[in-house]
Amino acid sequence: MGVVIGLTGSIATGKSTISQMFQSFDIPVVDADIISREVVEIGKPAYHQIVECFGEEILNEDRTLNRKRLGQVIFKDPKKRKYLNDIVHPQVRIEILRQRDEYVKRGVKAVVLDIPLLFESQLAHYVDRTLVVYVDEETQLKRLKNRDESSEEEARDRIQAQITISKKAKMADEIIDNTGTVKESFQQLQQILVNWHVLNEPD
Ligand SMILES: CC(C)(COP(=O)(O)OP(=O)(O)OC[C@H]1O[C@@H](n2cnc3c(N)ncnc32)[C@H](O)[C@@H]1O)[C@@H](O)C(=O)NCCC(=O)NCCS
Ligand SMILES: Nc1ncnc2c1ncn2[C@@H]1O[C@H](COP(=O)(O)OP(=O)(O)OP(=O)(O)O)[C@@H](O)[C@H]1O
Repeated sequence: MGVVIGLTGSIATGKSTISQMFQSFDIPVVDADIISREVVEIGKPAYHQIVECFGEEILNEDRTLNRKRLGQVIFKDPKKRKYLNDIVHPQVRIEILRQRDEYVKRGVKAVVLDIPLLFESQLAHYVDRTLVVYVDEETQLKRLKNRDESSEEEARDRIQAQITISKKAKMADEIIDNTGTVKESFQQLQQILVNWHVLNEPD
């Protein structure tokens, strides 16, 4: 029976970086961020609900969602964030479970569900093991600002929309401390997967 691994962290702690490592071990990854982009494409039910709720001012000229603008609205305002979550999350959940079940049926040794809001949305019961990618909060803020070229305020709003990384670390079955180099994180991941009997001991 394949192991279902829930990969999470807080924004910009390094989930995507670790998710690529899983793929290098030929372990498939179901990515909630990719799915959450697909379910809001033009014509999809969630797209219409978002336009109805937030107005045409959150659209680009070509009528696709202006993600930056919608982000500026919802990361500042918990009530509006809940409106968006209530529209998008049910659709994302259905697709995550569909992909998970498909991989399990194929008989994979493990499948990863990469879900930023695994704990916030109480989805941990969908997985067998949880793995949190941790960095200290100062490093998190610095990496987020660098990657997104965002202001201090925008970055702090996004961080505050999630459970803090130190709390998530306490909720996890295992932690990767990604404050060091990518290579050090790779070695931690390899050891965890050996302990979980997903990988054989490296030569
Ligand atoms: C607000 C939106 C349009 C902003 O898009 P943008 O391209 O700027 O960001 P992106 O989607 O790449 O998300 C980046 C990160 O922000 C964090 N994040 C996104 N949505 C949320 C949310 N509702 N609450 C808390 N954190 C969130 C996650 O850590 C995510 O990895 C978009 O994030 C969105 O549609 N969010 C609602 C869906 C959602 O919750 N997605 C997260 C995984 S299911
Ligand atoms: N060990 C590391 N050392 C230095 N930089 C790193 C390390 N790991 C990740 N980064 C950088 O930090 C930033 C955030 O990493 P990444 O995009 O993997 O985070 P994430 O958790 O997937 O973010 P999100 O929550 O937005 O999906 C990226 O610019 C990435 O290149």
